[in-house]
Amino acid sequence: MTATFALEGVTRRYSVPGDRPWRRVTRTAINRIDLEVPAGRDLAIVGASGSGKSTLLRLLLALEAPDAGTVRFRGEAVSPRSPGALRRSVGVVPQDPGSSLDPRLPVGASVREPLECLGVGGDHGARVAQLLDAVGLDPAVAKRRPAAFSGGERQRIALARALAPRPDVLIADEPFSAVDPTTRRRLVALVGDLVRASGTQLLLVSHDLGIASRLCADVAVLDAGRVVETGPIAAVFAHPSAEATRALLDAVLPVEVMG
Ligand SMILES: Nc1ncnc2c1ncn2[C@@H]1O[C@H](COP(=O)(O)OP(=O)(O)OP(=O)(O)O)[C@@H](O)[C@H]1O
Repeated sequence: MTATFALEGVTRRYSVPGDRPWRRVTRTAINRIDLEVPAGRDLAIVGASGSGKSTLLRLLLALEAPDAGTVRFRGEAVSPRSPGALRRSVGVVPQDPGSSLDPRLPVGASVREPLECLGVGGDHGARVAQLLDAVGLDPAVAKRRPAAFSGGERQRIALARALAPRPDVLIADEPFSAVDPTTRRRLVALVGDLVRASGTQLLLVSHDLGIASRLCADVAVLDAGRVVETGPIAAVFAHPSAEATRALLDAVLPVEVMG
């Protein structure tokens, strides 16, 4: 079966300000990555801050082109100019999804927008109502603007928007970071239920290894722009082979009770 995504020798560099105002230096954000994401396997991408997770997602989404190597979606090379079937097949939940909603638009219109942009047929109003219901909101709230909702509710709306065109793949970049732990727990369960019910493949970037292991079967660990470890998440976390994986696991704080 063709892999959902395949990266072959992918490198992405940025030119950033150097130690003098007139100097620029090259930073390699993604360094010759080879990675296959098999169809139907939910993948967590984890790594320390600055390891290249968000850059990797932008390359997978063909929002940026690699400086070297090839990104394939279902076997077809993709780039910002020719994303192929990618835009139609992949939904995105951005970082801090709640604040990604257009503040001027009623939330129902935000959920409906991708249906219109992608020319999806059917009764859009009914689909919006169904989605709001699926994320635990009363469809009657569709007329309200984002400011009328809590952070957790806005994240639910962003999730409904990403799932509206029934994408085969959902890519989410730290989607749970901007909410309190109780809301986060509920949202994690909701995402798990929704992707399972719809058969959507999830690619998740998360700092939270607990969330990653709850939602994903596989993990890819990034360190300084390289994939240093991949495999089934339970096996990798139980027996990490890379120093970067051990460091991430060691950094998880257990609850300590004073007294
Ligand atoms: N547009 C850009 N211009 C310049 N440098 C960039 C750009 N995007 C990323 N970088 C650099 O590339 C490296 C990887 O960044 P990236 O945001 O992909 O890491 P990350 O793992 O997602 O980090 P975080 O967990 O903090 O979001 C960093 O050194 C970052 O400063």
